[in-house]
Amino acid sequence: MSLNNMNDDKSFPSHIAIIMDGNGRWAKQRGLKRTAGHEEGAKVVREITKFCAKIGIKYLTLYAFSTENWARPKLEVEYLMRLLEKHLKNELEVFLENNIRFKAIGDLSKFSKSLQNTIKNTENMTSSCTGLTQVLALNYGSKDEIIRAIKKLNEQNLEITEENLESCLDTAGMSPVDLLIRTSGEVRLSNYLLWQNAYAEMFFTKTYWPDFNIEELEKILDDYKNRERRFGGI
Ligand SMILES: CC(C)=CCC/C(C)=C/CC/C(C)=C/COP(=O)(O)OP(=O)(O)O
Ligand SMILES: C=C(C)CCOP(=O)(O)OP(=O)(O)O
Ligand SMILES: [Mg+2]
Repeated sequence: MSLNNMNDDKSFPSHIAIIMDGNGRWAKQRGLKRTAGHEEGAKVVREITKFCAKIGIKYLTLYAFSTENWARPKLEVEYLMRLLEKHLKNELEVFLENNIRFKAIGDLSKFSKSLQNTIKNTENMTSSCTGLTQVLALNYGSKDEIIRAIKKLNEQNLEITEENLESCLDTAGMSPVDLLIRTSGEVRLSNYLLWQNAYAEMFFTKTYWPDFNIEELEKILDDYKNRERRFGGI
């Protein structure tokens, strides 16, 4: 893979989105608690993020907690919240070393003040980084995002156009998803970036997220190169 001019290269995605699924099953397979799968998954987040930064990807949007995930047992939700906060604090150094900007999407108001502050602080501290933007989807649901965007349109008395709606989405200013990857064998979107994935190329792998690695991502990027994106044309 050449590192030159990747951002202008149509055979190379600018925006990769990943549904990081299968942590629980990975752990169960090993006789471990589900939370051990999340812990291992966080390590893969770091590895994949650094690789995407290195090869010149612009946006890496990772599904870390959905609006539906509150339905999980309280202990698992609490564990995930603690892991997120710990992870963000640990990652700050990695972000700064690798020129990575951090951004969160989703309705953050449902999180503890402490987690909200950590998220804001990480966004602020990395705001002048110009390489990859790592976007974490936190308490994110596409339906919720679209409803919040429509409310903003209304409040600002804006005409309902694609451009105006996009400017009110959490992903305002970002390019649409070029490549969507879901791990764990499930073949569904689970309320993830429904608008932004309108013309994404999709790739589903049976690998559980904690087993996902750079080699597999490289194979997916090779497959992406051979996709013919027509966007409705011929
Ligand atoms: C950024 C960060 C610190 C991330 C933490 C680790 C991580 C990858 C969290 C995603 C949480 C989640 C609901 C994963 C899906 O696996 P699942 O629990 O649905 O697994 P299953 O489908 O096998 O049950
Ligand atoms: C990866 C995240 C954060 C959400 C999607 O995975 P889920 O495991 O919650 O999705 P479903 O199988 O319930 O559709
Ligand atoms: Mg799952």
